[in-house]
Amino acid sequence: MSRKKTPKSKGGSAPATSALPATHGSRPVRPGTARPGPDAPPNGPPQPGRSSLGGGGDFYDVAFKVMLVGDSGVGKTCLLVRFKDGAFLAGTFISTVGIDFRNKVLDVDGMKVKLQIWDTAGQERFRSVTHAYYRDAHGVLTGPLPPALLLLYDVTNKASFDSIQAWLTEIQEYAQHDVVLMLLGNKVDSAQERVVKREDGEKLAKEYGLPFMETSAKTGLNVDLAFMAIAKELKQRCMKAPSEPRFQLHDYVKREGRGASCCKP
Ligand SMILES: Nc1nc2c(ncn2[C@@H]2O[C@H](COP(=O)(O)OP(=O)(O)OP(=O)(O)O)[C@@H](O)[C@H]2O)c(=O)[nH]1
Ligand SMILES: [Mg+2]
Repeated sequence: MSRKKTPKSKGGSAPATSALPATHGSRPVRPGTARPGPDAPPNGPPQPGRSSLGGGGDFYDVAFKVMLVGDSGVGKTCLLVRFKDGAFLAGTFISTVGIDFRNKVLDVDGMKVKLQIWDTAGQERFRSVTHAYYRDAHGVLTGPLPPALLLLYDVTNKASFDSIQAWLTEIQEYAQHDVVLMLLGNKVDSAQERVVKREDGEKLAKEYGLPFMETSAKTGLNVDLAFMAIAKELKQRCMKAPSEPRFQLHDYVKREGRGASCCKP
């Protein structure tokens, strides 16, 4: 796996992963970082008034990890860049090598929640790297909660949908049994090329008891919502007061999610 110095993950500029593309075979690849570096927050309870070590004034109360997984090309990196920078990485597909991460602080019900989002490589040859991160095997980010998972397929690629079952088996094997997990069908802006119906995604999600949404990294449809839903669930799991009603992740994404037919994110 290649390593490179990752630019500060907080800026609004080009994504860390877009610089210095290397070449593996005929497909360009996007080098990832193998370790979180000094910007990595611990998962854990609130640390009021704490600022991120990356500098620049990103204050947060609590930090969580989220991992993006799914076949190569489903749009994991684009989803992250859309969420972090509000931009779409059009043009040449640059496949991620190894793993990379970026941070974003969200306001969740009056609390600053920092998400450290790990962008994994979908290519099979990097799978062992991903396995190690499901349980934070590197031990860099110790805390009460394992990384939450956003599992993506591409609605224009049936094979990526068919892989979901294998991904779930892998998650079962390597991740914590009560991991926060959401299924996302990405690229719904490509209506002409769609081969996986929304109902198929819903059916699969229901079968496995997963919250489900369709997204588009290109238009931004449901992207912020997916991360917000995960942040709310993690926050609740970490610090819910006994008197507080339980956050209903399934209901939240069903209620707030927007349909692909709508042209605005
Ligand atoms: N139309 C459309 N294209 C997308 C969308 N998301 C990603 N793409 C395109 O799909 C290709 C793959 O996107 P990536 O985000 O690099 O895919 P990835 O899942 O990170 O792939 P790996 O790094 O190899 O695991 C790129 O050419 C993107 O421009 C989307 O929502 N809509
Ligand atoms: Mg990628």
